[in-house]
Amino acid sequence: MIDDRKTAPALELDDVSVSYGKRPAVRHASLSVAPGELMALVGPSGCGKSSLLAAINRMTDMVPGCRVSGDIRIDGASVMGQGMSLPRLRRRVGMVFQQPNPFPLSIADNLHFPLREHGIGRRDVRERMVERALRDVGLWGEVAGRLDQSALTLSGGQQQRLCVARAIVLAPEVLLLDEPCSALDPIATASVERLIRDLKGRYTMLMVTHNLAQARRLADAVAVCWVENGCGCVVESGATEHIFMSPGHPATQAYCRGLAG
Ligand SMILES: Nc1ncnc2c1ncn2[C@@H]1O[C@H](COP(=O)(O)OP(=O)(O)OP(=O)(O)O)[C@@H](O)[C@H]1O
Repeated sequence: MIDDRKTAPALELDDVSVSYGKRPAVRHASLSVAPGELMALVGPSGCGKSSLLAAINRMTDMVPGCRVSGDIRIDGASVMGQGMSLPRLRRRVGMVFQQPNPFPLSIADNLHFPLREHGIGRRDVRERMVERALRDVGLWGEVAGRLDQSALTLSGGQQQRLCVARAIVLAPEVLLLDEPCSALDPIATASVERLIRDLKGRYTMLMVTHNLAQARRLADAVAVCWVENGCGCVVESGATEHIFMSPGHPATQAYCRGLAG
């Protein structure tokens, strides 16, 4: 594996394996993301990209028979460690999914809800945090006059930006993005890509994408997953231009040139 970046990582996967029952899905995956960096996780369908994301915020705990081994660290702290309760982990790691999934609540309550869940009781404090998150995703100007309306009245792109606002309202360190644009039309995709670019430097991000052009446009670094012997693995990771211009692994060469995968 090639990894030529030098900064101490904010997110590290160290020899991570994921299995469902007796079936291994990912074996011995390692990667590291520097603080404020966006890493794209690319590779063909079924190579374990979503399983790796789910292991980072321990959504895998909720899948019967799913086992995760190895270590995953955020700022040096193991997500599997004693000191990392699930609420603490959820506060440190935000997640955005492929399909915009706002709660069937008002626009404002989509953000008040996680804040209340994490014990922020004072309404005036919450309102300031809600406004800041909506400004951060560029939605404030579009929704300030209708915060009480249902989030489901927003367009697809607006819903996805609201979901990003919900993911960052608690100021997490890490943001996981699972194909955040793949259910959006080109205009909404452009607005979400602009937003992701704006968030770079402020959040450490790991984004699954099937869109190699998007990975090249947005990501500082790329990790390539592949299926070997029926099981997913990370074959190579490094700076984006290095991966696209001088890939070291034959699978990366074939995938990035559109010859396989
Ligand atoms: N809940 C589950 N139960 C059993 N097997 C699962 C489960 N989730 C994923 N798998 C299996 O784990 C392997 C990796 O799946 P995963 O969804 O992580 O890959 P992926 O690279 O994200 O795929 P895609 O790009 O199609 O979303 C696949 O063989 C899949 O069938």
